Amino acid sequence: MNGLRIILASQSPRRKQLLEWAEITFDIMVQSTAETFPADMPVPEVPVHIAREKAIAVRQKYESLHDTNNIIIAADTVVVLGTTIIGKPKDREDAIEILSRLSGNKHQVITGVVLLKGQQEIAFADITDVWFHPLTREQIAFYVDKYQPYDKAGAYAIQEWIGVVGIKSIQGDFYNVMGLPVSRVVTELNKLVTNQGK
Ligand SMILES: Cc1cn([C@H]2C[C@H](O)[C@@H](COP(=O)(O)OP(=O)(O)OP(=O)(O)O)O2)c(=O)[nH]c1=O
Repeated sequence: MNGLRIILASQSPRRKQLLEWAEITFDIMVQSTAETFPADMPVPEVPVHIAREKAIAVRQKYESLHDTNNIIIAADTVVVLGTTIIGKPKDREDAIEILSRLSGNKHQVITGVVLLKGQQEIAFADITDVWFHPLTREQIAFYVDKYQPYDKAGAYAIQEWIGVVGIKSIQGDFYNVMGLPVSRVVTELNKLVTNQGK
């Protein structure tokens, strides 16, 4: 992109695949973070806060990323049921319990995205509403045992069997649920490229 180097600050294979599908050329650089947030932080701000931590951690780790020829992209996806943030399941029992709560209900998937270029920052959150069909205990146990969704926020992946048979409808960006609202990311990247040098 016009001599700019794009860095994806994520170890998520889904985010890598989504940026590849968008025909973006990029490198991956990662630094783990605590992924913590203040207890009183409003829920929609949480994934942006965590994404910012991921982006800054990578920028701090690699000195060369401070200059304005680099754009760092980081993201964080959370599932929100009512006012409760549901992260990744701790174990099998937790995954089954989470999916039992999502079954037959609507929840939100919020992905926070932060792009850093020198001192410039673009940060936003994208929200997708997801409605699950009622799921049987057998369906939930089958999914958890076969697909092991322990690295997925909300204990499921929309791009897997449970999304194919268990999701009634969504409102918003499908790819946002997978972990990155790619079309918005491309729009924001283009803005940073247009502002090059600033
Ligand atoms: C809800 C949902 C989540 N997910 C994934 C997207 C994210 O990878 C993951 C949420 O965890 P995140 O903490 O957002 O990301 P990550 O730990 O996988 O990667 P990194 O922090 O290095 O960027 O859940 C799906 O793949 N499909 C889905 O339907």
